[in-house]
Amino acid sequence: MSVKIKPLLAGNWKMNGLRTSQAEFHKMKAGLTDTLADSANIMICPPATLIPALADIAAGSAILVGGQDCHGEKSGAHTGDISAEMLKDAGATAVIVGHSERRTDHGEGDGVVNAKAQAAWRAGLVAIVCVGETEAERKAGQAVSIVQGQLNNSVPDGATAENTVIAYEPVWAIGTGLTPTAQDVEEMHKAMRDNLASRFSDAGAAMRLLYGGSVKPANAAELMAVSNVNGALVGGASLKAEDFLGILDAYS
Ligand SMILES: O=C(CO)COP(=O)(O)O
Repeated sequence: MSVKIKPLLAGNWKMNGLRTSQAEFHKMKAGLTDTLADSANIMICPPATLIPALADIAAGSAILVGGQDCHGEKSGAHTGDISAEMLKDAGATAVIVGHSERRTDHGEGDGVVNAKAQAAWRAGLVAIVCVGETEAERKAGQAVSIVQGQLNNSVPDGATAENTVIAYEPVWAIGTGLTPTAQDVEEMHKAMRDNLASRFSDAGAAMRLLYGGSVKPANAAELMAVSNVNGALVGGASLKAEDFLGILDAYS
């Protein structure tokens, strides 16, 4: 079954951005024409410190604001952590969970990611669940099976097209300027679609599958045209309004 899916273009600012970065966000908002806003949903996931300010600026516009990570619990003795409820309270509508930088830097496995996705739903946030293979896994011919395992274990039962977005981010393509071929992306996204459709039926067929990893204005049109690619999760190129809006042009 093929379903018409409105793409999501999400920017992940990672650990970048001070209060002065609000100026760049103002530029994004100003550059967002109605045509662009009609063609895709647009989101920026800034560091948590900037969520309230960016949510205030975004109010009344088509831009959504998301978090980059959350704890599985609602509240409690977890120094330095932020709950999904806190993100929601700060103005977020979604949260990224299981980004490879969290999996690597903080040792988060699929079980933790699964709990975080459920925490996102509990707070009324969309969970953007990240999956992706390392370079060694791809070279060993295991890319598809690794990603299938991550999907099976990181995406909780109860996922719907409304509460969950999947982001395929090959670890070796993040921040490197390298991207898989369109054919490799197509193969992976087809495998993910089949997996999700078989587990969640119509919901799996309609769930947004983003590609992430060195998406730039120059390669966005080619990557976004691949079948079963329903948007992008963009790191470096989401920090500048000109680049981010340039990627959006791929949809207009
Ligand atoms: O990790 C990413 C987004 O979450 C991708 O980062 P880059 O676009 O900088 O490669």
